[in-house]
Amino acid sequence: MATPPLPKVDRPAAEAAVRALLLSLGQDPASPELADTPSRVAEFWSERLAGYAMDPAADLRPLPGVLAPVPVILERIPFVSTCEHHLAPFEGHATVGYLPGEGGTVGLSKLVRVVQAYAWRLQVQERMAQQIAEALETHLRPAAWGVQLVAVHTCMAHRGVKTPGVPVRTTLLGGTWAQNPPPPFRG
Ligand SMILES: Nc1nc2c(ncn2[C@@H]2O[C@H](COP(=O)(O)OP(=O)(O)OP(=O)(O)O)[C@@H](O)[C@H]2O)c(=O)[nH]1
Ligand SMILES: [Zn+2]
Repeated sequence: MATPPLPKVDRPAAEAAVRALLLSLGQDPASPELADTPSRVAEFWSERLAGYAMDPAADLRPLPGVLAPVPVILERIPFVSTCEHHLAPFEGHATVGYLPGEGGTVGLSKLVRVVQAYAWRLQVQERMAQQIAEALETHLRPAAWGVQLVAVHTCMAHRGVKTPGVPVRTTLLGGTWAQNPPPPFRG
């Protein structure tokens, strides 16, 4: 089956939509204060959705040579993402690790890129964790892996229940770590 095309931000259309939004909110998008706002907001969304153009498969290629299969765990990688329900930010940190298997060991920075590739999309936290886990499983074929996201959702803080500062924790574990996870995934 053909892969669906990745979403792209149409900058002029996004700017026009922001102008229309400002008008609908009773604001004057032509005023000096707001004149540059549509282009700034379009730029903001280009950055926030840049993950659709990132390919985790390209990042998760093994380093050359044979490295000992020791656990690799990156703790508390900061990320920012966007809740798909309200287009509101959620932000926190990701702990990502694996025990190398058939796919070998990858460069440390590549795990950060995988987190970014899925964070810079419209998301819910559980799907983001699942996508990171699937990327590790598919491309590294590790003996064990773990993904833990801890994030605060502004859609809970700034609207609706208006309850700020609640950390939401999502933990997914596989392979031998499913039964016996190392310390960063136990907390
Ligand atoms: N499970 C999960 N829920 C999320 C996430 N981000 C936002 N939500 C929740 O998604 C729900 C959307 O609920 P709806 O009832 O459709 O929307 P709503 O009326 O705006 O809900 P309230 O936020 O309760 O006002 C809310 O309870 C949000 O807190 C996420 O990453 N994971
Ligand atoms: Zn939300």
